[in-house]
Amino acid sequence: MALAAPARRPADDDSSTPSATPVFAVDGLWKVFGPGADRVPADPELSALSPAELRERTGCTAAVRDVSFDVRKGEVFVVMGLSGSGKSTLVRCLTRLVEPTAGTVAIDGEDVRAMDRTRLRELRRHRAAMVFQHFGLLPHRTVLDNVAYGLQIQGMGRAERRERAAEMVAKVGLKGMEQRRPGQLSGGQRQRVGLARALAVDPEVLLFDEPFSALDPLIRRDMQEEVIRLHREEGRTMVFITHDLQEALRLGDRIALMRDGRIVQLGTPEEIVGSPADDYVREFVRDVPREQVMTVRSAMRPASAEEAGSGPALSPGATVAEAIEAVARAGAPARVMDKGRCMGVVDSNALLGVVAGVTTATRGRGGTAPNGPGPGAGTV
Ligand SMILES: Nc1ncnc2c1ncn2[C@@H]1O[C@H](COP(=O)(O)OP(=O)(O)OP(=O)(O)O)[C@@H](O)[C@H]1O
Repeated sequence: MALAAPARRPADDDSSTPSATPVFAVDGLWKVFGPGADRVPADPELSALSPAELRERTGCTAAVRDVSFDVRKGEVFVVMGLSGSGKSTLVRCLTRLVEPTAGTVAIDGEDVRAMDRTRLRELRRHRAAMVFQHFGLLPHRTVLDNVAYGLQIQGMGRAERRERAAEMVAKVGLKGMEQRRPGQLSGGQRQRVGLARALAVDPEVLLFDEPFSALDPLIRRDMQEEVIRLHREEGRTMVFITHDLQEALRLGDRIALMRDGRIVQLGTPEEIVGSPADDYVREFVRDVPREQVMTVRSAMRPASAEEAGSGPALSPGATVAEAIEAVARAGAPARVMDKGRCMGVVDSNALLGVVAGVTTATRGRGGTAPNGPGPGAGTV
């Protein structure tokens, strides 16, 4: 798998710092489709059945099974999993586009399941806007009018909404195309219109449902860059569904990996690749070029006094690939520097160990175990 060096955002280095109030807080969430769905989460025997057994016994499909997680303010939270693992159902439960069967969902501490219709409409229009795979553009309206549409629904005056829409069209790189109709745009451009329309309402959180899966790989890459750029500029909270591991690793501050309706691991890309929670996750990430995801933190050992004073300097967020280049050029270990302080060093042996997926317990000179997360870190 070719995983181009991700254009990581500055916020990444802080991604392990929990934010005080999560944007979304999800606890014990279930969505069961089928007859008598309500009894499944409450029944220990039924809720313990495998998906196939449950279907056979009850005719029900448990699309989301006892899922709990927080989406932190300002992060890109990726929900990843194979087709049918429950990603879309889970994200639709956040705004009750799909009605949860059991559990709680809160946005900024407010109980989503207790919202009445007016409050829900407000939630979907103002607070959590969705960007869909199939754009949902109005074919007879211009780009500008499509982007302004959400604002029109909100009751904003014509002049003001056209001004705001023009601003968003420019923001997503479509300046000059305001008067075109969707049919006169490429797939990637249409997706940009969808993005601009969601951004125009200035939602607290953007929800993306596999928005780029219909795009060809180069345009898809472009759109990923666009999302990274927008996130870097605005720090907006994003929840992003994908079945594509490469996309998840490029975009996600944290990734929830789903299987059969459950989250099998939740963690940073580095945690998921470096410490897979089980064999399923290990198999999933097997072909990932580890050096492009793992950071020098996972290869670092304490520095001797001599090492602390010389050698190339790297930031703690530098990838192992970057460190390999620095060490190869210098012919000496590289220092990991944070705010002028030497946190430790990485040498060629440790870097090779990361690439090979070999966890070295203790490395020479009184070194300690690598600072990577322990087995199962970030699991839920
Ligand atoms: N309305 C429904 N009625 C019955 N079963 C459903 C319904 N919607 C989804 N399911 C089932 O729930 C499970 C999870 O579906 P979901 O669409 O959430 O998965 P997904 O991971 O988003 O898949 P994909 O990547 O293919 O979109 C699947 O087994 C699906 O068949």
